[in-house]
Amino acid sequence: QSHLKISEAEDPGAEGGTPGEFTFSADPSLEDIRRLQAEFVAERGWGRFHQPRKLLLALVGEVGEVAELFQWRADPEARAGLPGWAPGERAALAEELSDVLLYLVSLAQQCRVDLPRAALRKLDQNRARYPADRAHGSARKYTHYQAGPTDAQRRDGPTDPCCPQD
Ligand SMILES: Nc1ccn([C@H]2C[C@H](O)[C@@H](COP(=O)(O)OP(=O)(O)OP(=O)(O)O)O2)c(=O)n1
Repeated sequence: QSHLKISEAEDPGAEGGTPGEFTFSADPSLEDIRRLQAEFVAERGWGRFHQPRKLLLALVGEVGEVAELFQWRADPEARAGLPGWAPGERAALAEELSDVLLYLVSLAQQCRVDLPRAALRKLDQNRARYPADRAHGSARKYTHYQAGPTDAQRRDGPTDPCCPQD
């Protein structure tokens, strides 16, 4: 089982399996990737090209390249594990997703966003916004799960006349 996970992580062409079975490798960390990418950029004197807005454009361009791999396929609703994808297609996807990650990490660095911590904080926020017991099996927006009006609000009506409660 663990051998399967390692070979999947190392070989972008390997079968993906079901989501529950798949894990990333424990390393490198996001900080390792940030540092290696920063070294790659510095060694080439490319820092002058990596202003936040240019990195954002590069990131969006690479997201477009990921989309290209999915568009017009006969199986547009590709299932987890991407059954039916050839090894070369899987390898291309791994490359494009990596481009997205590298530009995202560069952008976060240039914007001084500590991305791993920010992502954990965002997960906390998501948990609070989407209580598992209420959001289970539902795709509705978090505003749907927010607490309803208090008794006082129900009695007195909305405090801001411009924004009636629904
Ligand atoms: N100024 C640059 C140029 C490239 N890269 C790095 C980040 C990406 O991982 C990759 C992007 O390289 P390309 O622009 O050559 O794009 P692709 O790798 O997607 O090649 P192609 O457009 O042929 O698919 O190289 C970078 O950090 N900064």
